[in-house]
Amino acid sequence: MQTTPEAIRPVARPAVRATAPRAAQQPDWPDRAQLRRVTERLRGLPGLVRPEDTARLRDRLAAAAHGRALLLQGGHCAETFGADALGQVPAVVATVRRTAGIIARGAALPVLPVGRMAGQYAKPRSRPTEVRDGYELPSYRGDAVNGTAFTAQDRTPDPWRMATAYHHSAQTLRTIAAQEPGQAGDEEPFHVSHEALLLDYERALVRADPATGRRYAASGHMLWIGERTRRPDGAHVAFAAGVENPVGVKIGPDATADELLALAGVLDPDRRPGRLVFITRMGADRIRHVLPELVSKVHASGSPALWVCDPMHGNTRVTDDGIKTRWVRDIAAEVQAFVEIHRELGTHPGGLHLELTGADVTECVGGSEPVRTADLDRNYTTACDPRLNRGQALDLAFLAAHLWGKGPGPGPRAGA
Ligand SMILES: O=C[C@H](O)[C@H](O)COP(=O)(O)O
Ligand SMILES: C=C(OP(=O)(O)O)C(=O)O
Ligand SMILES: [Mn+2]
Repeated sequence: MQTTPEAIRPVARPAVRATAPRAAQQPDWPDRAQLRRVTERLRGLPGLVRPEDTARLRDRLAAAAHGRALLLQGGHCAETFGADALGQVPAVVATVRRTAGIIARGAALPVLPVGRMAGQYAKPRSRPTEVRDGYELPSYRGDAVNGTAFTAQDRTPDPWRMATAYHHSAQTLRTIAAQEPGQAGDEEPFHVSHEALLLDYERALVRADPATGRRYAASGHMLWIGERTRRPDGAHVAFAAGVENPVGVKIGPDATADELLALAGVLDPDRRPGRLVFITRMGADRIRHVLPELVSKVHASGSPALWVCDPMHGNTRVTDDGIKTRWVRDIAAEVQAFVEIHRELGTHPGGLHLELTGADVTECVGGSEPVRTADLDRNYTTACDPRLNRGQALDLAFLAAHLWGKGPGPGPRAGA
């Protein structure tokens, strides 16, 4: 069901706690003086994205919230500062654009291409430390924090990496801009997004729009809050509540409808379509049990949140050899269930959030040119989670085109 403007009513802002809980998943910066110097430096740098571009994405997402477009977010799990990182940018953009184009044709709707790019340098982790051969070191938390090598030097958080992340983001944005066609006619512009995890970085990059005085996160067009940091009374949600950007929230299978209602109350109190995106990542085995109640309760509350499916993060498994992988079969099953659930409820299945690359990596199992478990170590290069390779991403695009192309089902408000 598409949310009509008439259905959008303001709600009372929830009371803000006097003392917010400590921010989850922050690095243990060893040198606070250096941290202060870096954040001071970041505060003096220009914003990475322009508020008018962020506002434009928000308008396009409002169309999606009304059922007139879809969102496609895609890119690496973790961008890196590696020597070949910038060289990979055009292929990732091309894969996201091609995937969007295939889905758009099947769904007969515009698909907004948004990269997990130009800022995706910080990772939440399941465990604070990693043990190898009896040695324990801090976990890798993204190139904006520490390095992947299993050495004390690399794994010690270094706040100056946040400045490097800023400059890599700027170069990535320049690379994307150089590749973009002229934006005439209906060519959807390419926007960028990342997880707003590192609050020292994000707070230092908030800028007021000189035209309107409104505060924007200038680190990217769209930000999202991860499954591990989405407490409605937590510091990440409080940060996102204070900026105008479109904001996503990852929603795992243990989330409750009350949590989602609380998140909608804090992040989108004025119920403005295009502001809030719930990115559900349930796992193929749990989505049918969990998602319908969440969607119906949130929708019944009058929230115009856009619903997007991340079929990656609920479907991670580890092989007998200890390799983190995902099966294309599970990913496809979660996408199919997502679309079917929304069709049954008469709500709008608003798009996809994928971890993918433009290269021929062997990180996920399956696909029409199948990667087998035995192939995984042939070209397994991710710094964190397993990504779809280009062919697997296109396989999924054709499946999505088919699923979305079936049109609204016989839900209670189909055709509304
Ligand atoms: O990308 C998402 C998370 O950072 C990632 O899935 C965490 O992985 P871990 O469970 O290996 O820490
Ligand atoms: C950390 C991520 O996901 P989630 O918060 O859903 O686990 C991610 O998108 O890389
Ligand atoms: Mn990931």
